[in-house]
Amino acid sequence: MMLSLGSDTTVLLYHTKNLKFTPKINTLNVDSAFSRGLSGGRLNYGSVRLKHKQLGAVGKSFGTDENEDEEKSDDDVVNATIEKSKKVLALQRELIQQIAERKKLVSSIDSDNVPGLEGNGSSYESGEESLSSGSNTQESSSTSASNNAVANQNVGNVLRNNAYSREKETRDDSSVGINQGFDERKNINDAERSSSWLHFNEQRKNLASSIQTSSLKFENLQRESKSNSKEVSNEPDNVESDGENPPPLAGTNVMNIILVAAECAPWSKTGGLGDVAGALPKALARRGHRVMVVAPHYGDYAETQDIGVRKRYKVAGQDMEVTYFQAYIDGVDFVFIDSPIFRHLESNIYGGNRVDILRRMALFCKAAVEVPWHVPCGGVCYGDGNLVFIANDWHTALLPVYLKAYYRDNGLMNYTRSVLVIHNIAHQGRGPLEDFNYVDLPGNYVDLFKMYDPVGGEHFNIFAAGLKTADRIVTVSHGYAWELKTTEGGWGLHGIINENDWKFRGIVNGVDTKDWNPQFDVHLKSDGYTNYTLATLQTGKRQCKAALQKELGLPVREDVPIISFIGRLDQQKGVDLIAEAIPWMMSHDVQLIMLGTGRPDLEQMLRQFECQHHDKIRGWVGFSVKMAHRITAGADILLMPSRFEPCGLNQLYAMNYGTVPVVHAVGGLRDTVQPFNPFDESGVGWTFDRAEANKLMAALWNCISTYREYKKSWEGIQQRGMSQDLSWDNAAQQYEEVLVAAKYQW
Ligand SMILES: Nc1ncnc2c1ncn2[C@@H]1O[C@H](COP(=O)(O)OP(=O)(O)O[C@H]2O[C@H](CO)[C@@H](O)[C@H](O)[C@H]2O)[C@@H](O)[C@H]1O
Repeated sequence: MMLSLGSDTTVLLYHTKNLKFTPKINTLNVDSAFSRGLSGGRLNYGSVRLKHKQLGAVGKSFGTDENEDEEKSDDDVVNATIEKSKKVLALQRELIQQIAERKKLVSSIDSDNVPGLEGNGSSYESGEESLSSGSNTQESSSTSASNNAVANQNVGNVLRNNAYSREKETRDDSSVGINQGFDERKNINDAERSSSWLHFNEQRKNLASSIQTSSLKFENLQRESKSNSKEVSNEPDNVESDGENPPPLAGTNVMNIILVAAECAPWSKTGGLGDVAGALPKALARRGHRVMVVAPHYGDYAETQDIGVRKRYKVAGQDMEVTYFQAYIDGVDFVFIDSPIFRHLESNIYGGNRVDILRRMALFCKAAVEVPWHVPCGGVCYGDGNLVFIANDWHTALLPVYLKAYYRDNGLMNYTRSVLVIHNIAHQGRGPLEDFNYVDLPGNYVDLFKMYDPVGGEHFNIFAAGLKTADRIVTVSHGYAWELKTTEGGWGLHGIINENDWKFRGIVNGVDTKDWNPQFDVHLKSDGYTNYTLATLQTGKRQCKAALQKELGLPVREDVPIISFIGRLDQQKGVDLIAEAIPWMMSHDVQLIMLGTGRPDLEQMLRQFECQHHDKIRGWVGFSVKMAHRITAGADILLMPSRFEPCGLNQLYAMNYGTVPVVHAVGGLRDTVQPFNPFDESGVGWTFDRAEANKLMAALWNCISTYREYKKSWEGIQQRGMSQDLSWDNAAQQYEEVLVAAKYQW
């Protein structure tokens, strides 16, 4: 629908009905649109940005003759919008001043009593520089009114949800305190809610005393929260708190975000998904969003506490109880869903047969959707207003489907959106059509899951249903976004991805610069390893290299290049190409260290190579985070001959540690490794254009020659790699754009 917002602004909204993208162009009265909770009656900065994007998207998909007039008027609209944007930017500045004044008022409340509040100040960075100066009091107060409306809507939703939950079942002791807190919160003066960010802090402050008296559990949570915020303040890139919280970088886009994933580092990790689930939420929280991660509770995690809430869900006719464990770390609420079917799977989280996994994921998604209703974090449930779920890969692709089928189709969670992230399309949750019986959905939903391909015939496909139902789709690099639309790269889902191109976008992953940082890496503090920085790169890396050689029993030699590989041993990662190249490698003076688990035949191959070339090769079969860090620090070169690679994190980690990547130019590897150019001394590594052993050898040969003969060039490559900003902050900003787009999508 096209909404006409006053005289000079327009917003396009996508109308998704019956799961099909059917853009309709209508004009609507702004008040009626906003009364449905879009933005509280006033166009804000986020809406303006949304409009540009959506105009672009529609222009691309529907740019036929009949749209010519519309294009012309689009120009007008764009110009008008630019003018409007300038005004809005000026208004933002005014708003920030108002927020600062209100913060003074808020800070008069003792923040020591507020679980989780202490970390906020040190986590936020100032966004003021990006705002242009100027003011317009009248409009500014309107913008503020808009934010108040959003905040009010949130309060309403939280209260409504809480009431809903109370109706559904009796809460434990801690819930009683929380309900009291809600009553207190009703008394918050509307005038004090100048943004949802401020409102969120207020919620926590106003509830603090009731939480403390009602539950010892929350006292523990608070202590943990305090110690974690101390930890956070040790981070080098943290902004010092001056006693006042700076405004959130996200500005008025601040949202409630719940990332849902089958694994989350450091508690559970089999690969890159775990890293992303552990790191992206922290970067989103640094921008000022209220962020939660929901993952299964596979083992006993020292940091988490049982919050005493119990719920029951039916999966394939079987009644299952779940409980919730919680921790607040680095500004993020981590919630783990506990059930007997998740327990003791920490080293085999995708173990069991197809139906076992399906039942686990169905239960996980059903429980995860309701976490914002049932799990009080810092004493306050997130509620379902201004909320976006970020689901990841097929394991949680049922979440967008449940959100629609159980809730939105029934008038619930109307302001909740879902984004589905594709980390790896090769795993889709496929099975026979009868698997539909395990997901407990109305019969008319079966078509969403039905897929046909020449190999498997007609089958059930969970990823397909999630992609169709999610409000937005993201994948983890631009290169992979392109590949997913091709027959070769889409693995049968390219048709669905192409049909949904309008809601699809690539965002390159980042690096957790606290975890993967040679300056602070905890795994480099013993056994002869050392921390190092760009300034101490050469000496630090030399020491780590010697420590690595010593630890693995290889000859300790500074002049021999160490080539490394870390990753799953499977077809995707191209381990067989390395195997093909090993005789050639062994004819040169190199050392090769490989760390991985996966296919038994490839594991056996690693062991065999180590036996055959004991003075040159180490093949470590196993999953060792410590060794992954130490190899990344001590090696000179990282090989990634992946056949496909949605993003790839190891090459990013390598570059952060001054280790030079040699990669197959595919997916995210092509996006992130700019090839070395000796003529202008640019680039950060080597790439080869086909997943073939001879291509790999050619690139590796150039790399090794540079290492041996052009030391200055080599050091330049290392330094450029290390100097890049590979942090999650950039990606988090782009995710925010997607989340805002989803929020305003109707
Ligand atoms: N044996 C071992 N011991 C210790 N650590 C090990 C290990 N094997 C792998 N790891 C670690 O697991 C992670 C692997 O991440 P990747 O991004 O390279 O691959 P993965 O294919 O799992 O992820 C998918 O999702 C991510 C995240 O989006 C995408 O980057 C990627 O392209 C996509 O295939 C790294 O942190 C690595 O160090």
